[in-house]
Amino acid sequence: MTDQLWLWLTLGILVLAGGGAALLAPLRRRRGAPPVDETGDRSAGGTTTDERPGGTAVLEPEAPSPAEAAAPPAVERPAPAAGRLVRLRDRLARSGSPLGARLLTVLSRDHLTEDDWDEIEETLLLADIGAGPAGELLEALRTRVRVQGARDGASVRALLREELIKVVDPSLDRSVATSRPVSDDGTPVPAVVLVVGVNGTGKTTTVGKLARVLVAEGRTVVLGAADTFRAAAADQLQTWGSRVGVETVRADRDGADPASVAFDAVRKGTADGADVVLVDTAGRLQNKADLMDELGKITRVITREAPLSEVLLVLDATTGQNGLNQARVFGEVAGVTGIVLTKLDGTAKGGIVVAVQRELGVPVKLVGLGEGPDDLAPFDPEEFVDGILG
Ligand SMILES: Nc1nc2c(ncn2[C@@H]2O[C@H](COP(=O)(O)OP(=O)(O)OP(=O)(O)O)[C@@H](O)[C@H]2O)c(=O)[nH]1
Repeated sequence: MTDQLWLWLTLGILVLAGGGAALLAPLRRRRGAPPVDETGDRSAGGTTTDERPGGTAVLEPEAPSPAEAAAPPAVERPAPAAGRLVRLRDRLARSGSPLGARLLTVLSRDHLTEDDWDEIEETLLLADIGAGPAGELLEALRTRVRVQGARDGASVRALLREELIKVVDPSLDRSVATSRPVSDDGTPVPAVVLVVGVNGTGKTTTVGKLARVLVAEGRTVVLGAADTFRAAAADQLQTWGSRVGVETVRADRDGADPASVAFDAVRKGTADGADVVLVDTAGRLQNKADLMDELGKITRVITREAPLSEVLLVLDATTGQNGLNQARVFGEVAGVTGIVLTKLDGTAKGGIVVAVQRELGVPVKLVGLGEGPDDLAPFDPEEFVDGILG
């Protein structure tokens, strides 16, 4: 064989081998292998390929390095809470015809008859606003409509907006007290916020969401899992806390004394120089005397270490009048200073805001607008009324 023939044969083999590799490459990728880069390395895909005899490719997850395995989960940076109430409009639009829209429909009629005014009153009562505030609002609207005469859509909306804001009461202080107070002996202590309410209203979720709001404001927080009754509550709270780098003080066994957990949480908050300690409690029915006594004990024990800055009563907005009965009893036992109205996204009855404030003489300070981690909004009467007017 001549040299030239050998050269041609060698070249042919090389071309065939290269072409085969080129043909195999997409096939390998289809089996899941990350593409090979120009340097010959696998791109970071978290998997390695084990090419078995017989052509099967088995994908195995790359074992994490010891450093990766030990790394704590990334701490989230929650969004600031200001302006969140604007979401109410969207949420209400999904939950049926909101109170404001129904009122606007009737008020926009040309000549309002007694039947129309009855319909307005009925709408207000059905929205759980309460008889007293409904009567006041009706009177104010009748007077203004009479004085104003002809009304176009925009002016009807404007007058309803003004009167609704008045009845929600913009003069109330709705800030949550979270500035560090000073104890009797002059040492600064954390602001302690106790969260109470009946079962399933959203206490633990609210504590978790509130911790996020405070972290977003740059405050340091300790959580106290004094719901020792529901086994999963402490885990639930700890998960909320760990997502934003906040520690949770919890009992080492189910059914432990909740007052002692609350006390330990406040102690830890003081020792750590934390700004705020948020204490979650077990749900209890307002007519269960022993559980209500237990709540009294929790408040007494906490105040041995630091004054209570806030006692927030969590009410489910969808429970209507029943929520008012709860509010009354909790107000007497635990000295409620603010209301958190949860699940406002799930009801067209926004009137409960007005009723509960009147009943208790305590402002709604926060509202729950959904199950998402940042679905807790500071309550603002104007934004609220804009939300229900749609
Ligand atoms: N749609 C909606 N769901 C909410 C809201 N707040 C809480 N929830 C849901 O309500 C349910 C009960 O919430 P939890 O926080 O466990 O209630 P809890 O009061 O701590 O319950 P107990 O410890 O049993 O008394 C959960 O499914 C929450 O996701 C809200 O604002 N909107």
